[in-house]
Formats: sequence, C-alpha cells, structure tokens
Amino acid sequence: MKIAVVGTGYVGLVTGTCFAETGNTVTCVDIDSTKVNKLTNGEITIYEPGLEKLFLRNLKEDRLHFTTDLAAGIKDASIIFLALPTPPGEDGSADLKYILGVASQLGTLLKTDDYKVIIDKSTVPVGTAEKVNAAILESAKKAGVNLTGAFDVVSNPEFLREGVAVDDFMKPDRVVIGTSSEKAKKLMGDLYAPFVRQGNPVIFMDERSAELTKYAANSFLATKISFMNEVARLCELLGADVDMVRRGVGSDDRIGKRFLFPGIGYGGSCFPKDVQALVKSSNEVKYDFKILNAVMEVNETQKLHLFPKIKNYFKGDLKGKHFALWGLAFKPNTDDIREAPALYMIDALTAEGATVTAFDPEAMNNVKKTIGDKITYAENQYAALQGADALIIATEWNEFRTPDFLKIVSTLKNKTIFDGRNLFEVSAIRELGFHYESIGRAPSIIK
Ligand SMILES: NC(=O)c1ccc[n+]([C@@H]2O[C@H](COP(=O)([O-])OP(=O)(O)OC[C@H]3O[C@@H](n4cnc5c(N)ncnc54)[C@H](O)[C@@H]3O)[C@@H](O)[C@H]2O)c1
Ligand SMILES: O=c1ccn([C@@H]2O[C@H](COP(=O)(O)OP(=O)(O)O[C@H]3O[C@H](CO)[C@@H](O)[C@H](O)[C@H]3O)[C@@H](O)[C@H]2O)c(=O)[nH]1
Repeated sequence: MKIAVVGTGYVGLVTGTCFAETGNTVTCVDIDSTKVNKLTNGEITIYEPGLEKLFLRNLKEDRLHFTTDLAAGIKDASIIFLALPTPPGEDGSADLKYILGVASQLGTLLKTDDYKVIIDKSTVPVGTAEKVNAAILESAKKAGVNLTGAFDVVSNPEFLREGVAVDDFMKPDRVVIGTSSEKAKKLMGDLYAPFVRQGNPVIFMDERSAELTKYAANSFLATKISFMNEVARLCELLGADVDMVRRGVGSDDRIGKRFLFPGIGYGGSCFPKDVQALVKSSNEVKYDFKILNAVMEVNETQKLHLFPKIKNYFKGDLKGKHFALWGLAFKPNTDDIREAPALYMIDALTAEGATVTAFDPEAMNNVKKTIGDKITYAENQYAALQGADALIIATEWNEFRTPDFLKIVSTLKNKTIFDGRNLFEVSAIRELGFHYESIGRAPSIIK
C-alpha cells in the first residue's frame, strides 16, 4: 500500500518506518525542513533503540521518503496518517490547531475520484474525527468541490511507549480502530494484518469510543502510578517497605505486576497532558472526574517528594551545596525530556542556591538546548560526582543500576545518595556506609 504520514516526530517516524518495514511505500511529511533534510540524508532525529536500523534499511530500499510538500506527499497515498502534535492549550485541553490546520489543507488537495482514508494517529479528544471530517469538507466546499464519499476519517490511537517503541508498534497488545465505514474497516484490517499476533486483536469500534479508549488507557496507567506513589508515602509514615508491598500486591493477576513502581512522578509527553485533557473533556460535559484530579495532584507533589528529604539532611540550607544528578530523560532509553521530573528537581535545587552537575546517556543535548548553563554537564556518570555533596538519581538508566560503588565513594564529598527510582537494595547500600534515602522504603526511615 502507499501511505503518507503527516508529522514526522516520535510517533510519525516510528509509524512510517514500521509500515515501510512491512513492505509498504511510505512518504513522511513534516513542516520542519531541517528535520526532513536530516532524515532524507539518513540522519535519525530521535534516539529510540532499534529504530535506526529499520529506518536506514527502508530508506536504502527506497520504501521510505521524506518531504515538506504535503501535496506531493499525499498524492499517491490511499492512507494518510495524521501524527501531529496535540499539546495542551492554555486551559489544559488538547489543542487541535495542527490537526485541523492540516485537515483544511487536505480539503483543497483531495480529489472526488480518489478515495483516501485519513487516520487520526495523534491522541485527540472525543469528537475530533467528526471535526476533521467537517474541516476537510468545509475547505473543499470553499474551493467549490464536494468531497462527500471521497474519504473517511478513522480514529486509530497509538499506544507505543518511548524506549520500546519499535517492539510496541511491531507487536502491539492490540490495535484500536474507530470507524463506522465498512470500506475503511477493510483497508485498516489489511494494513494491520502483519502486526497482530494470535490473541492480540484488532478491535474495531466507533470513532468516539476509539478516541476515549486512548485517554482512558493513559489515565488508568497514570492512576496506577499515583496510587503506588501514595502507598509509598504511607509506607514511609508507617515503617513498611513499598518494594515488598508492590510485590505482594502485584502478584494478584487482577492487579498485575507492571506499572506499580513508585518514584518521583510520571513525566513525558503523554501522561501529564492526556490526564489533564481528559479532565478538561469531562468538565466540558459537566462531569467531575474526581479520581483524575487526585492523580494529577499526587503527581505534582511527587515530582518533588525527594526535595524535603534533601533539605532536611542539609539542615534546611542548600546554599552553596553542590549536587550530582544522574538522569535527565523522563525515563530510560529515550532522549525525551518533556515533563521530566529531573527538570523540576533542578529548578528546586537551584532556586535554593545549590548547583548541579548532571549526566544522562542520551538526553544532555536536549537539556542544554532548554536550560543551557543553568547546570553543568559531565562526560560520564562518575565525572558528575566530582566535588558533590550528594548524588541524586532521577532516571533509572541501566548503567546506574550497578555502578562502581568504590568510585562513588572516592569521588563524592559525602557518602550520600537520594534515589528517586529505588535502584539499590537498602541494606546492601547501607552496609557500604552510605546515607541512602529512596521512595517508600522503611529502612531509610527507621534509623
Ligand atoms: N511520543 C509518544 O510516545 C506518543 C505515543 C502515542 C501517542 N502520541 C501522540 O501522538 C501525537 C504526536 O506526538 P509526537 O510525540 O510524535 O509529537 P512530536 O512533537 O514529536 O512530533 C510532531 C511533528 O509534527 C510536525 N508538524 C507540526 N505541524 C505540522 C504540519 N502542519 N505539517 C506537517 N508536520 C507538522 C512537527 O514538526 C513534528 O515533527 C500526539 O498527539 C501525542 O500525544 C505520542
Ligand atoms: O511503574 C511505573 C511506570 C512508569 N512510570 C513513569 O511513567 C511515565 C511514563 O512512562 P511510560 O508509560 O513507560 O512512557 P511513555 O513513553 O510516556 O508511554 C505512555 O504514553 C504513551 C503516549 O500516549 C502511550 O502510547 C503509552 O502506552 C504509555 O505507556 C515515566 O515518567 C515513568 O517514569 C512510573 O513512575 N512508574
């Protein structure tokens, strides 16, 4: 099949590459000409394990193309994915200006005798498929063309996680397709056939249900995390160990082991904005989604849960203190720093007069572009420790899990670690003589 993907950011690039990998011819369109030039010349624009190999192979085999020209990009395609940003607007609801802007452009480009399926791949509020449909018809009408029947708009939300995006896309737990058109249903079923394994279904439904499925899934996962973060806080107050509680609770199949890890809050480009957008959508229909308001409130405070512990340890005065920070990305295996808890930690520390030297295996360039010399950057995790009064861990990169503790001891000024991701066994690290504080684990509380 010939496919166009409009928006070549995270989701667009993974979507385009994976569809090319299954033998389709894909043209990715983006307004960012620097990005398009880089991609055309074989330079990948995001760090995502496993993606570069597929990207280069499909580029070389001429199945994957990039352009800034929307008209040229969609010309031969029977399927057009919209993988455009849906950032929070001023009031927190999803801003549809990118999606509806491109929809209006499509209205002037589609032809009455060349049926195409337009797919909302972006995370969009309930009713967006109808709005996209209306925007296309409206702009065509202005140009004197009646496009009724010449296209269908389908909701096909994306569930990939950054860091494991290729696997998530190639072997999805499920594919959700929202459409009331039989023609579109057939095309979408064929398109996804190579990706679904036995037992991992393509679930067809109406457009509105598909749109809500995406928000409900993200919000449920965020709820799990905020719930466990509250359990962790309670563990600290009651002298229990959240690692034990997590294992005990997660062994129940009805609950499941995954997404129960407490930490310094959820971040990234999806959970914070999507939970907020669902609350806004609920408010618009006068529904007060109480649980989600609490989920957001817990997450806001959790991002700085380590901070009072750090301040207490230094007797309330952080002025002139210097900290090593391991991890800047919002989670491991990505260079994405959108809503990264580490950035909130940096703000809190520097506001109190402390200085920070950070190391992250992939995300330092993105942080440099955002906050520049507000902090200093180290060449490796051990260099970051030089002259620091304590080490703070904000992201659970694998290389931080089994560090050379002797090197840490010989480089840090004090044997003090504040761990926002519970990387180390409490008893083992205390045996090494560290003052160690983490999230919700009793031995760090009961002295
Ligand atoms: N990042 C994820 O892990 C993830 C996972 C699932 C769903 N989503 C959803 O997918 C959507 C896209 O997310 P993303 O992270 O890929 O965004 P992104 O910001 O990484 O990429 C968006 C791209 O769209 C381009 N763009 C903007 N306006 C354009 C236009 N008029 N024409 C062509 N290109 C244009 C931008 O230049 C950018 O390259 C969002 O709705 C997001 O919520 C993201
Ligand atoms: O037990 C856990 C699991 C995750 N997190 C945090 O939650 C955030 C999000 O993690 P994750 O879901 O792995 O990353 P994303 O790439 O943001 O993926 C989420 O958001 C995407 C965009 O909508 C969806 O497609 C995915 O299904 C959904 O998992 C990160 O800050 C994690 O540190 C925790 O604190 N504890």
